[in-house]
Amino acid sequence: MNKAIQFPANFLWGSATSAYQIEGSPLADGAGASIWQRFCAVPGNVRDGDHGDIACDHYNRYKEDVALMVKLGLKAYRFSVSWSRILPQGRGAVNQAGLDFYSRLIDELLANGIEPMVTLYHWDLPAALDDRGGWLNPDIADWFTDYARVLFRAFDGRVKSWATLNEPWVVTDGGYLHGTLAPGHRNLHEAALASHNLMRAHGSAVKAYREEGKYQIGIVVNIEPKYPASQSQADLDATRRADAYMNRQYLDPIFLGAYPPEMKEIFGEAWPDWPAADFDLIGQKLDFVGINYYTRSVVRHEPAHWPLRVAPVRQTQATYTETGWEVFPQGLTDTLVNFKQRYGDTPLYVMENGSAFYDPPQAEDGRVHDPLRVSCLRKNMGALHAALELGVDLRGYMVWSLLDNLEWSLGFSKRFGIIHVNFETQQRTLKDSALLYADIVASNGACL
Ligand SMILES: OC[C@@H]1[C@@H](O)[C@H](O)[C@@H](O)c2[nH]c(CCc3ccccc3)c[n+]21
Repeated sequence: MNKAIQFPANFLWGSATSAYQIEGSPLADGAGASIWQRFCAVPGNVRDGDHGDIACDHYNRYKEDVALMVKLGLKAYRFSVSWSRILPQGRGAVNQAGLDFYSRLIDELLANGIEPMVTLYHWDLPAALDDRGGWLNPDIADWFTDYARVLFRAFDGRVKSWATLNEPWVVTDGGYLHGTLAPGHRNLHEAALASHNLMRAHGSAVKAYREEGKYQIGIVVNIEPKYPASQSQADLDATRRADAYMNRQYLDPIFLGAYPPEMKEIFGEAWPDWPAADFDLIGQKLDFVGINYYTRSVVRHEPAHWPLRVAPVRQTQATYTETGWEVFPQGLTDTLVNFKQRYGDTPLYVMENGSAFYDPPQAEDGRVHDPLRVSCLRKNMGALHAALELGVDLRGYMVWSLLDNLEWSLGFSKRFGIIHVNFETQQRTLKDSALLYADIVASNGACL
């Protein structure tokens, strides 16, 4: 019998979503368009022509969704604010109706004892700013900071946990290098510039928070630990490049004052010597770091794969999710311990962790049975606890996601929710994974 798992007394159990993936009503009440509306409107960009015009209709159903969080006993809810609801042109005039929506949501959460955790940017850049170059325009650090100040002044105090960016790696790799995500660019030079401007914007907003805010601010990064397919020097070098590109690229400049040396190796002349002053800005002290963990990758050297020269090696004995990610809970423990070893004891939250599996529609008993997601959740709880036992200062866990939602360019084809959404009727149904998560929260892990 395994020793009963106990998490720290005030461990923060919650769930996570993002604006464009769940809200719908993207242009309601004066909101401006985002790059994701534009991207979805271009045939071929999103599977089945799916888009966020309705999604989970959370903009209208947020009270029902908060009631579901209460039903599950959640202590926190991580969500993002749509920049173009607040500033329809991305800068300048504030849209009070946009602020009012998030004010209502925040008050509904607080009235139900749920801590709001706000992400300022989760990929839905105002289209009007993209028209001015978006993340390629160095002015975006100021645009982002002005937007952040509007939110800090409106909500700080009711909101006590802020994250500047969600996953700058994905914004850069998907939006500017491979073109798989909005704004759909494929340019190595642009990828380097966008990535650096994202980090400048992050630092500038944190600096502003120190003038405006009284609580906590951090960043959320996706970490995918890399393991060499063999001990050959070529594979070891490939692993180092992959880890630098996807993981260390974003945390090194914050905590160590410089990008990994591998960036030049990967980007070549597309990676300039950035101005030293930028690192003073990027290196603002953080109150926490959010880690999004889904999977690991085992990598080998592959000269043909530009620009990283790395290829993933499928693990024959492993379970893979519908998004092609290996179920590897040990990678969650390794990720959290590796952070502590490399960057020290900044408090951590797992801000996203979850899995997409095919969920059969409602069974005769009216339930949605998702045994594979239940199994993943259990294993990941064990991985969290192992990291705590190894001394990681882990403060909380947000399951991705509260609801089935728009999985970006994969449309509605991939379901990550612990709550099933029927997108025809908008009916919500708790999956077995939601019932398990409710037990985990209620028992603080003792039920595992
Ligand atoms: O794919 C599931 C979720 C998305 O729905 C979230 O919006 C996003 O924050 C998020 N990040 C990751 C891991 C990073 C990643 C994203 C997309 C593709 C490959 C890796 C997984 N997820």
